[in-house]
Amino acid sequence: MVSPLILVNLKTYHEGMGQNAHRIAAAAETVGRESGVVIGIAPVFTEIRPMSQHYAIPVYAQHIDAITPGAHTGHILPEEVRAAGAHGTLINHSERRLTLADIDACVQASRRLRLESVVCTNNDSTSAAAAALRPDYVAIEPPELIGSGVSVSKADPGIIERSVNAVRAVNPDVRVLTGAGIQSGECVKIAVDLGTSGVLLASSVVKADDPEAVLRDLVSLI
Ligand SMILES: O=C[C@H](O)COP(=O)(O)O
Repeated sequence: MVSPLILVNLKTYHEGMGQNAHRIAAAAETVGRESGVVIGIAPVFTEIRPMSQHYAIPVYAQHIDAITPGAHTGHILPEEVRAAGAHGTLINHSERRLTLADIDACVQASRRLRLESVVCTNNDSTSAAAAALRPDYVAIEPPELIGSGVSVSKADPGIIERSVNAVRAVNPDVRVLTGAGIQSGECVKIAVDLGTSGVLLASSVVKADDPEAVLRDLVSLI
């Protein structure tokens, strides 16, 4: 069986971030190696290269733009993200929404560049729509629970179940992640038992005094 994925989005939490980001990456490497669970990190863009060079963990971009090489300014070129060593990318995160056409172009660019694509969605209908674009993962996150400290696994397991069913009905090859408020091994176990292939999370690890202890708890029941 393929290991579940625990994907930690570092967002742009800044306080002490330079040091903290590397502390989290080192903890992800240690806990991942010991548990056999794949723990990935999505740092800010400038940390993709150092992280992919220094840690044996999959590194993800937080976003790519639907552009091809040429005259664009202030954009994130998928080719550069790949060249920096990224293993994959988030697309359409709740804090970085895209148009449907741009999501499609980003998924296609990811496929062409062999970047793993994780398309974020907000409900079961958008999960089904995203699955039709054939990304590697759809990540269902109810926006109202993001950063709330209230876990989607406990507060709204129905949205996970409906999204898993909706995605399977469209394309059973697309794996499902869930996120928002995920903070413990119990949250991860509920999500996996409902048919997901793992979780997408941020604050419980990024804001923790001891990120390694939180990561150990997250992988403890799977
Ligand atoms: O990308 C991560 C999600 O937005 C979840 O964030 P959170 O774990 O802080 O709720």
